[in-house]
Amino acid sequence: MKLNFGILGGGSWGTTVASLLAKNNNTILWARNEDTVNEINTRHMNSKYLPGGELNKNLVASNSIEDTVKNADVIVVGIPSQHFRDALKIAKPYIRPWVPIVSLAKGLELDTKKRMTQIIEEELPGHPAGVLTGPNLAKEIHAGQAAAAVIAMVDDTIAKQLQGSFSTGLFRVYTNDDVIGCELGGALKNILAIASGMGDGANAGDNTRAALITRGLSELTRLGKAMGGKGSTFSGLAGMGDLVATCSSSKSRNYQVGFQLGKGKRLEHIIEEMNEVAEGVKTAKVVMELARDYNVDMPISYEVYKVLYEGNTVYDAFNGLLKIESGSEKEPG
Ligand SMILES: NC(=O)C1=CN([C@@H]2O[C@H](COP(=O)(O)OP(=O)(O)OC[C@H]3O[C@@H](n4cnc5c(N)ncnc54)[C@H](O)[C@@H]3O)[C@@H](O)[C@H]2O)C=CC1
Ligand SMILES: O=C(CO)COP(=O)(O)O
Repeated sequence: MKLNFGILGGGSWGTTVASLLAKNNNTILWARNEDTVNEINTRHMNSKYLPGGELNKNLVASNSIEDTVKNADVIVVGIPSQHFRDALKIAKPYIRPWVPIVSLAKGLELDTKKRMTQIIEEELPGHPAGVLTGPNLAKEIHAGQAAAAVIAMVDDTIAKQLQGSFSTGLFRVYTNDDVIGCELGGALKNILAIASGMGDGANAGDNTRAALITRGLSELTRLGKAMGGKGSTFSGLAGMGDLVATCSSSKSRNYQVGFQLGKGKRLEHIIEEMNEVAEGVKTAKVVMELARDYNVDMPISYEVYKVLYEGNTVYDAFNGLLKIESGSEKEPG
């Protein structure tokens, strides 16, 4: 069934998802930048975030958040986590009752430590809240390469309907009812992608990367389960799938932050030169607090945190990890 979609956020992922949706649905994309809106409407491109390659010609962009959401059957939010709540507050007066709200963001709110669907529930109570996540590097999907994703909603009927709307031949969407686990998988893997990038930047080698990914999955799963996610989710697309993609791809912004740190560049300079968001930088702060709150050991994330915020070098992080006693793989840690 053809639905009306309103997408908030004209960055690389919001635009990519909007273009996918426009294939089978009436789709409006809200972007703040007027040049971006004009370029999408006239040249079917968003060259600031997705240089090269055309967007679906049916995609309409708008500067008006009211026009974007007022007739929408589904709202999709592709705004970075630290601004997600603000965007919902602006859109709220124009959103129809009971419309499902789907988050694309992979982070946690700094001040509250909350997931995006918790923010949706607070700002728009009564609206079904879900997340689209998985190993989905925007630039590959924009280039027409195949990928798989997960739509997680508590209500399976809505999840199945949205599965049909988001799916195209090359974008394969699975359903999941574990919203907490799916959201946490996407947020936590970004810190591990920074770790993996650091290792590669410092020429640590392929074995080190494999160890970081595997032990990273273990710590991500530990915290995710403590917070209410299901173990099986973390070995699926939203957990292991996304972890592998971002820890091994130079297209990942989080990996890139780590890679540049591994080359000895300072964090401020890396962020200054980046045109896009790397959620893991802020999520690392939140996750350190959550690890304390839930009494969960997260040694790799802690080493990343110390490089980002306590002046440690990548070599300090490497040595820090080597000093930790290796336990048994049978243990939950
Ligand atoms: N790019 C990717 O490959 C993927 C990104 N994601 C997630 O999607 C979310 C969005 O990321 P991207 O689109 O990649 O980021 P981006 O950095 O490419 O673009 C962010 C967009 O949000 C807009 N924005 C920022 N603050 C805003 C505000 N207060 N009000 C309105 N608009 C605002 C910016 O103008 C920009 O258009 C992030 O949480 C990211 O982790 C998830 C899957 C894949
Ligand atoms: O989440 C992503 C791919 O699934 C995108 O990762 P980055 O935000 O690190 O680019």
